[in-house]
Amino acid sequence: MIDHSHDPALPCWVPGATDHPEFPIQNLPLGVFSDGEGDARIGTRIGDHVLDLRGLAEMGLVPPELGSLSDTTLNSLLARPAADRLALRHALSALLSDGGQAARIVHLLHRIDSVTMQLPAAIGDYTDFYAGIHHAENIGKLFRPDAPLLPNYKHIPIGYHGRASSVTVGDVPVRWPHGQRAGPEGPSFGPSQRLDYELELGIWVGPGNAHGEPIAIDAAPEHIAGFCLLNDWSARDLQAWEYQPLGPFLAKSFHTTISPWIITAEAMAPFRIAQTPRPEGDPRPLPYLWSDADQASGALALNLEVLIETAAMRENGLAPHRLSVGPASNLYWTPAQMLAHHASNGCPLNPGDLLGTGTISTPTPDGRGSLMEISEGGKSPLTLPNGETRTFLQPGDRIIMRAMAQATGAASIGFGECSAEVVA
Ligand SMILES: O=C(O)/C=C/C(=O)CC(=O)CC(=O)O
Ligand SMILES: [Ca+2]
Ligand SMILES: [Mg+2]
Repeated sequence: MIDHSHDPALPCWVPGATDHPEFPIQNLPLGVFSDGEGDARIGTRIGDHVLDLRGLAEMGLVPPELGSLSDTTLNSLLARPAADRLALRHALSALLSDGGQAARIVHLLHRIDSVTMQLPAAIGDYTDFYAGIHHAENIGKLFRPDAPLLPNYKHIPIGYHGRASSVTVGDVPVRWPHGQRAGPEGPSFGPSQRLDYELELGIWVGPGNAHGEPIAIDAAPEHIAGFCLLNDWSARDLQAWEYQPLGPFLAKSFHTTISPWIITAEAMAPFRIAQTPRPEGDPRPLPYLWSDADQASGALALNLEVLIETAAMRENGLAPHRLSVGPASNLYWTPAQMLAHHASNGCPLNPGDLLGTGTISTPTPDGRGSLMEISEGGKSPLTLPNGETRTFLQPGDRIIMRAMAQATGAASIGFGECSAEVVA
């Protein structure tokens, strides 16, 4: 069967969807929405609308084995093989491109501004990696000037277990964390004085593995259902004091914001690129982390952007200011390497688990993925266009992350915003 779902010329009858900058018919992400009536429903985003997939399933318009479309989370759909998600994509693509279907299903479209997006899945476990090598070098210099990149970094995808309970979507305000930090007179407890964000990609786990059964690197793509944006809010003063020897703990577990849509692995197919070659002299990873196929097409052609909108900018009607821009190809490890490593000891990964890639920074100053890097540990304040300055975040600051997938010959698709405001 020829896959037309990526054809850049594919028409769509939904008003405003053709040439939509982020959600044209070639995207078809998965999410969960509520419209204030009844319980949450699974939907796809098309242009500035959400299409109710439960409604479609009830009308018998999607493959019957995808009965999980009536659930209030995507967990059971994520548990299904990638071929089932592809079948759903093809069904949606056919329905939304055939103008003859419009009258039948137009009542299942909701304007995006009339619904509230919810967490796409019940997240059982959330793990955060550290695969952005330029971030690891920049932040390592600030935390450990004598040993920025530890000797394990190029052999093992470093990660830590995060907290699934504090992951939110949408505009849930981030309440200012309190905690313990070091000081000249000894430790003290109070509001963080170095609140920061981290630009990351989220990886949504698909079927996963049984307890005790690792996932081989070449099987990893079957278990990666899709991607989102992830902001790992971080209290740097708490982190610097607490992180040794077991890694980040309360400095990051207070809140993590993600973008609401799962951009499926199938939608990302045209945007797979070769992994950036390892610099000459870097060690070749152990065989369980190495696959020629993964090196050839396991990375993502994604351009990432972070913006800030302060309370003063909002009051004066000023547009958000761009803090950084750069490609996701600055990840030292691919999503498949992270997933295969995570399961290599037999630890079960479950449908709807979330992996963070780690902060993605460019080697150049224009693409630093956190304020800790931009302000060089608080030493070089950033001046915003309205004259305000920042080293770390202030109450009322909103951080907005965006991602665009681009490739020649393909219609570009976006991830939608990962956006939230920090409040005192
Ligand atoms: O100790 C360090 O080098 C820094 C660790 C982190 O900030 C952990 C983290 O969240 C990693 C990341 O996002 O890249
Ligand atoms: Ca992080
Ligand atoms: Mg966090």
